[in-house]
Amino acid sequence: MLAKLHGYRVLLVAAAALLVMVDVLRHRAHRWSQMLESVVRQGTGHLPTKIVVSFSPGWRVIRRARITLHRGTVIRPKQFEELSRTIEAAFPATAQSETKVRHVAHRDRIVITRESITPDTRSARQRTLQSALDAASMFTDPRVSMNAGARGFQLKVEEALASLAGQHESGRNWTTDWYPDQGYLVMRLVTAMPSRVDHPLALVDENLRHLPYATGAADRIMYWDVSTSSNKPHCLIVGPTGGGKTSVIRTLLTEAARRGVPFVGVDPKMIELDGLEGYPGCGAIIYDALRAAMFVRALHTEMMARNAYIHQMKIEGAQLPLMIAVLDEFFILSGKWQRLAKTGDDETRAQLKELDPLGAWADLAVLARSAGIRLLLGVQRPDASLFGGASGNARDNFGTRISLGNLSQDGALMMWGDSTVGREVDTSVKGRGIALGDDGNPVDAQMWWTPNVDRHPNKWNQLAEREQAIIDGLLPTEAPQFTCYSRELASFIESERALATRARRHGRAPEPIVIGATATDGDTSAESPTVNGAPTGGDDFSDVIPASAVEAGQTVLVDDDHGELVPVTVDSVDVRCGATGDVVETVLTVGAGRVKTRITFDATGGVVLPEPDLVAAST
Ligand SMILES: Nc1ncnc2c1ncn2[C@@H]1O[C@H](COP(=O)(O)OP(=O)(O)OP(=O)(O)O)[C@@H](O)[C@H]1O
Repeated sequence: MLAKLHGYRVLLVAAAALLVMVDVLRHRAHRWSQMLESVVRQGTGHLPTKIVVSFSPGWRVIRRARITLHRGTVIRPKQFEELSRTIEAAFPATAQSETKVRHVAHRDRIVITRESITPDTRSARQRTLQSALDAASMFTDPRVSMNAGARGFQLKVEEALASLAGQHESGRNWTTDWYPDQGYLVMRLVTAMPSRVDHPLALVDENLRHLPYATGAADRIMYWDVSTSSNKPHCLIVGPTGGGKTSVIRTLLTEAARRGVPFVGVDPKMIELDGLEGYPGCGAIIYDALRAAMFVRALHTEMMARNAYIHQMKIEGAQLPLMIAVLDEFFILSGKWQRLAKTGDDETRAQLKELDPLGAWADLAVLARSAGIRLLLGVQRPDASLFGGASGNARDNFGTRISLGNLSQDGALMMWGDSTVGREVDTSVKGRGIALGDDGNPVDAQMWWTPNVDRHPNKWNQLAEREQAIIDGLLPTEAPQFTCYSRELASFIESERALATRARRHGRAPEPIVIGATATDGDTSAESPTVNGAPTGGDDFSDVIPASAVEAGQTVLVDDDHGELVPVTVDSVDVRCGATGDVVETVLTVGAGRVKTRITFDATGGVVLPEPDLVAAST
């Protein structure tokens, strides 16, 4: 018998060892369940009804245990927190695993599990963002807080997130897209906005109805859609002097020319668009205010003729060739019209009354689109009274909007419907501004640089070779044709061209007069363009602002008894508003000492501002 058992000795030893082992583990499980019982009792004041430490319990740490409590046992959060902390401390975490304690209240159970730790592969940046978001109470319900967010709030959040995320190694910038409906936002890296973009020679947009003019972040190209289907057919550019407005206009017009779209320009300052005279596709550039009024009226007639043509021929407006009419420095122009209507000779006044350029312009802004006429309006600042007043709801029709430099709060609201957009543009970067994306949202953009295309040696020789190459490269191989549907516009353009040719032949600029050396130096007769820098007969003013925007102490130009503009200091401003808050009338009190004059302006009345050097001289 013994010999038989001896034969199985290896097996028996193994079985004995196994039994010992099982017993040790059972002992361990028993000890742990005792330990858990006392911990639960001490921590919660309740005695568990049953504790099951699952087999095998683990060698040094528990694998799984279930503690059943009496029905309806209540454990307060604080008690549970302490309890789980004690259990977790008894079975400390290793690099691979950790102990988790859960209270399954509806089943009166506490469940302990040992879980392997999934390695945290998130970057330091992700962890920083996560912990910032965890700490931020505003995102506890993203849908509510994101929807509540006005653009200003969103910008603040974007700024904070971008600064938490820090500079990215690639040199690209963070941008944030909001999806309030889904309750999340996406942070993306985009190519930083360039600080200068030379007008590219290649057609960056093959669509002949898209006139590109700027590059936004992520190499996004901004364009003015001049197609008839576009709901943003007319373009408004706002920019202070020196802000780069003229360059944007040159970009758009050279792009128009290379796409076969001709244009006519009005430039009351005589220095902005003059270089485009004679450029392929340029019908004319008009400088004189009265001629500009004739042009706007002729354009109105052209619009009517085009509409009649569309009607008779039973064609679509899109089938007519496009043309662009540019009115740069619109407020200066309308200021000149207002002055002429007041101080011009009888014939001029009668002519202006009949031409009614502001009325014609208001009609054009609303109706020109379907006739294939596109308007490009340049102003130094957006202004409600001029846009909403005599020229109708012009602004709403200028769906494509561009702003350069910084806007005032009111200006931002008028341009972008948001008082925070366009307020912090980096003005140290030339050509930096806000442009409208094709999705209708305003974005930061770098306007392309298009040098003056003037071939006159005085201009041309000042350009760098690179700039000359841009102009050469942009020149269309074929000049766009100018098609007029009205005799009025055709003959106006012909006469304007004839005038320009004559002016070029005879020269129109008087020689400058140097003042300040000796009294006999130079001629100071009535033809002098300036006297001590002050404008005389020529309307050399720098800007026109609505009378309601004038501030006390400001120097403005007013007509004296002889129809000449003289600088005066405004003493007080009295703006009267109607029930809707619109300006009805403005009274300016001007003059020094006891002799004061009150000048009344109607809702759209503009005040002429002197050139900056004159302001300095008069203060
Ligand atoms: N997009 C641009 N990129 C680089 N430089 C620019 C850009 N736009 C303008 N500049 C620089 O700023 C100067 C002024 O530009 P520009 O003449 O177009 O201003 P403006 O707004 O038309 O001023 P004003 O209304 O008085 O004519 C230019 O001579 C040029 O050096």
